Amino acid sequence: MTKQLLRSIDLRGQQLTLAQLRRAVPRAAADDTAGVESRVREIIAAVRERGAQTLRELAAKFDGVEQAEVRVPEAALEQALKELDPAIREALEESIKRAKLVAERQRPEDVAVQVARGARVTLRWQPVGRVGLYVPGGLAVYPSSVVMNVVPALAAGVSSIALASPPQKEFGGLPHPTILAAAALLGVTEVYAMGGAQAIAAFAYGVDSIELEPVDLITGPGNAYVATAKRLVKGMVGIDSEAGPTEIAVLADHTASAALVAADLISQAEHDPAAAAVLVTPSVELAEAVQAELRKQLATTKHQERVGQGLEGEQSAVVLVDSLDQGLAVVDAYAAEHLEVITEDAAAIAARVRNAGAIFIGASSPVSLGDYCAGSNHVLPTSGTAAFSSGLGVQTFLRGIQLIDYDRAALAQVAEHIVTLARAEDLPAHGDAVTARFREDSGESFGEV
Ligand SMILES: NC(=O)c1ccc[n+]([C@@H]2O[C@H](COP(=O)([O-])OP(=O)(O)OC[C@H]3O[C@@H](n4cnc5c(N)ncnc54)[C@H](O)[C@@H]3O)[C@@H](O)[C@H]2O)c1
Ligand SMILES: N[C@H](CO)Cc1c[nH]c[nH+]1
Ligand SMILES: [Zn+2]
Repeated sequence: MTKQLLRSIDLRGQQLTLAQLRRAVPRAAADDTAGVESRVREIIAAVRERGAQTLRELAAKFDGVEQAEVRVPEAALEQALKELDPAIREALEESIKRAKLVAERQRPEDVAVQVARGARVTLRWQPVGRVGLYVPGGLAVYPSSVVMNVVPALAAGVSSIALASPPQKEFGGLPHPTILAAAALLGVTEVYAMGGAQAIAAFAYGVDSIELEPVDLITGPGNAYVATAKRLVKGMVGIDSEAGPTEIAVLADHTASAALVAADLISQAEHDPAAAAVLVTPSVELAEAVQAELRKQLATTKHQERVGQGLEGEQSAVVLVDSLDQGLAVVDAYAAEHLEVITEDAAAIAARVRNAGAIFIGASSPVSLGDYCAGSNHVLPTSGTAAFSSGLGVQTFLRGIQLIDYDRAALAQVAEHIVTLARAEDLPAHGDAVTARFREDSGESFGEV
């Protein structure tokens, strides 16, 4: 019998609760994360204690780089942009143009609500002051992630942007020149050659000796070390979603092309041996044809080794279901980073999906389109966190500040209610603070009510 790359999970004929579905869908074992977590805690503590010295030691250990400078000189950014291949520049410019169009239109408007006469509550969207953007650079080079991080930050009006990407041995300990060129193209000048959990810790706590000031918010994708570090510093700084190793789920029926489904699964397994590729289908014929296509396409794909590891890992599978209705329950329980819907009337099926980082509708909207040039953002929640968090966007870099503006008459209208509720909570001083405003000796001149 031919060996299948994706293991098979057969849910046909089973009525499963949400908890059972969550256990049934493929995901890497949780204890793997625990191993990463203890190493990441040590790295964060070392960066806090010894700053740039730790950054240099870890650059030597994980990136094979003897680092002279952690901060990338501005001349290197300019040089990289000057030497950028014109075709890559053109592609980056198209990607930036589309991402900008979407991010600028998605910026929420301030909302002022007249609650009563003389009583107004406004929600004012205020950009975060300083952000640290992470751009991965271990197994692949990600200038597209420079675009996805920087464009919404600029659209939100963030005034201080720092960017980090791992140092590369073949480029003298600087990040890959395409990363530097993309940063320069977008006008980012504060760039650091640092990667992994140590970069996240440096952003969160700052590093005095290299004049790296702490940031308020850290965004960007990365491997399990980066994603875990973001989770651990959360609370002290803000983070976007947990954007760890890539996941693709495809919900497909008999109308889908097995060759295209296999190509899409391979495209995302290409990121990382820990990447997940999941096909959910009621069609046994499609499942078998996709397995055959995967074997065929794996033989010629460039990053065969890590693609094979990703497909054969416990995090990947083909899930057989009775119907698209059951398939929808499975993809909702899985809450994929990327979900492709390739079925008859794909838009109607996609409209019923509740949990996914991004949904790609129909055969002409593959994940690769969203990775580079759709105008949508490719920094998306992984590990099931799409059930409660969103992908990166202009809103990630904004906070809503409430403005409360009542005149005296408007305050008088609710004064009694405030006093009553304050007493009910045994917090009478709250009520006193209101009644004091209506005493003649309050010292405040309110004019006529
Ligand atoms: N979810 C998303 O939005 C999204 C988007 C793009 C990429 N990604 C994911 O980003 C990841 C990129 O990963 P990558 O590895 O290529 O680059 P990366 O920059 O995320 O990680 C490289 C760094 O990991 C650290 N590291 C490596 N081995 C380590 C070890 N044993 N212990 C501690 N630290 C170690 C090193 O510091 C190294 O610089 C992939 O998993 C990809 O799927 C996710
Ligand atoms: N698919 C990745 C998001 O998980 C993003 C990416 C960047 N470059 C290629 N792909
Ligand atoms: Zn990708």
